[in-house]
Amino acid sequence: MTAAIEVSAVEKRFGNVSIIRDLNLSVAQGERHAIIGPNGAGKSTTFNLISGHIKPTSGEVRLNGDVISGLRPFEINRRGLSRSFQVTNVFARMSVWENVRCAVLWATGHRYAFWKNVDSLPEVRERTAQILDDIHLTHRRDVPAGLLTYAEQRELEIGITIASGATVVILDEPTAGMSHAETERAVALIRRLTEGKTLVIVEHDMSVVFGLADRISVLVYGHIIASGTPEEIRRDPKVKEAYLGEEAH
Ligand SMILES: Nc1ncnc2c1ncn2[C@@H]1O[C@H](COP(=O)(O)OP(=O)(O)OP(=O)(O)O)[C@@H](O)[C@H]1O
Repeated sequence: MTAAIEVSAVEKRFGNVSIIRDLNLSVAQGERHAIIGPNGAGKSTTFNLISGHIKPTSGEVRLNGDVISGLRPFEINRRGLSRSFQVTNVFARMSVWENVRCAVLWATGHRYAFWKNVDSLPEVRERTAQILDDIHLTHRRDVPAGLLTYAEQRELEIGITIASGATVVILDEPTAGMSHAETERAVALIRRLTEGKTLVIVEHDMSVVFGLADRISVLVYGHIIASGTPEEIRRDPKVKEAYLGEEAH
């Protein structure tokens, strides 16, 4: 079966500095894939290369078999890839309802319908209500997103990213800054909302990574040194040496 994401021999230089070197990554359809690696290894840069926020210096990225490197982020989004950012990225002054509705309008092709009364579109209203229910924020629907707790804002963003109809979802450190209990709730949410979709996640919390991922890739100095199941990664001596250290024993 064609891979959901295929990164082939990608290199990214900023000036003379090579940040990503001969990057090869294959994510199967329906797989939950985690990318781990030390600070500054190039994980966010890898996501930016996949989502079109930066272009590779050389090499190629494919989404469901089609070359997407060179396309702009919204074009890649239209082809079914949605991403969240490391920093929370919701519209602070808009209500929770409006934030979700915005993603739904985009996904349902009403993207420039600002002259219409969008709440009168039944499919938009129903889908928005469904997503709010999925992310357990119905009781907060009229609150400006900026007034939600930090964890709620991150959940809203996860909901918007996943629920916008994309089949391939990439999440950059979705549980960063959350307490243990909030992390557990967010992981359950991610697991539920990505059922049947392809997920690529960058995450520092190893309990999240090893609990959620079907496969893991380890990025060190802009190069993937190992890809495999959690068990293979746990046992891999290169990974132990380069990244996991004592945690892996
Ligand atoms: N636009 C840019 N111009 C120059 N250097 C950059 C640029 N973006 C990233 N870098 C550098 O690329 C390297 C990788 O950064 P990146 O943010 O991808 O790492 P990361 O693995 O996501 O780190 P962290 O775990 O700390 O979030 C860093 O050394 C960073 O300074």
